[in-house]
Amino acid sequence: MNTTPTTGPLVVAVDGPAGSGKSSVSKAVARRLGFAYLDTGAAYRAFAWHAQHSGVELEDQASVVAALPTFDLAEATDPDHFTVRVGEHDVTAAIREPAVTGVVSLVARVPEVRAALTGIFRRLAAGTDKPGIVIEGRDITTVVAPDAPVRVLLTASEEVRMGRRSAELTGHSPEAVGEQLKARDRADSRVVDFMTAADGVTTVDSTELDFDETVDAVIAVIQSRTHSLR
Ligand SMILES: Nc1ncnc2c1ncn2[C@@H]1O[C@H](COP(=O)(O)OP(=O)(O)O)[C@@H](O)[C@H]1O
Ligand SMILES: Nc1ccn([C@@H]2O[C@H](COP(=O)(O)OP(=O)(O)O)[C@@H](O)[C@H]2O)c(=O)n1
Repeated sequence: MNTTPTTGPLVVAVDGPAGSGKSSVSKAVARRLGFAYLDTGAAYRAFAWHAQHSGVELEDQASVVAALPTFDLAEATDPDHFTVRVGEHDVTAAIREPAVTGVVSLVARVPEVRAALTGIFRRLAAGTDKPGIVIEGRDITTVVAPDAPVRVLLTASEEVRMGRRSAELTGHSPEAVGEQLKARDRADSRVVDFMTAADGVTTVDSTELDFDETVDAVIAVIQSRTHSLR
């Protein structure tokens, strides 16, 4: 009989509002540590894309739920080669379009959608062959991986977050980008609380930090948490 305990990958859970740096910082942290990286927002965006292309009435929760059985998601967990596919479609770029960003909160509020995607995230995390995985989103520290040894809430002031996002989206006015971001955060925070750190979650506020300093700060949290586990 094999009595060797099976230990899964070290899970680093990262939550935070839009534009706080979750995706870019988590990806860089995963790269530095040789970990896998899971962008859960990309999966919600991919499901919103799928629902839109399935003729779903997005305001109608039952109609949204009916699109779940045909949602065939393939999301890479390699921080250097990030791709998202739905069936035979590569949606890596399409899911960042305003058409998807504008409706993703409507599908993300549906409990059956959240339960189905949470199951997918846990399977993807358990399936990695890397020593760890950085999972980022809105409810990772509280719902998807509440027992993760490292849990971080990444924040930044609203002004800074809006500035970072509008710098990325050239061709869109900073005011419009800011309004959309605020409206999405408002809608999302009715479903999960990602503005305050749950018990045991370490806050990293990047308002005054540049990108590399933020990556260093998250790695410092991982180091201190994993040392205290030894
Ligand atoms: N500490 C930081 N300082 C400056 N820019 C940052 C910092 N963290 C992230 N960024 C930039 O802000 C933008 C938004 O970050 P992103 O990772 O997409 O946020 P989120 O995934 O939380 O929405 C990106 O262009 C990213 O490179
Ligand atoms: N764990 C998660 C991750 C994302 N989401 C939803 O997915 C959307 C897109 O997430 P994202 O992380 O790509 O958003 P950004 O913060 O990167 O703009 C959010 O606005 C939420 O509606 C969620 O509900 N739960």
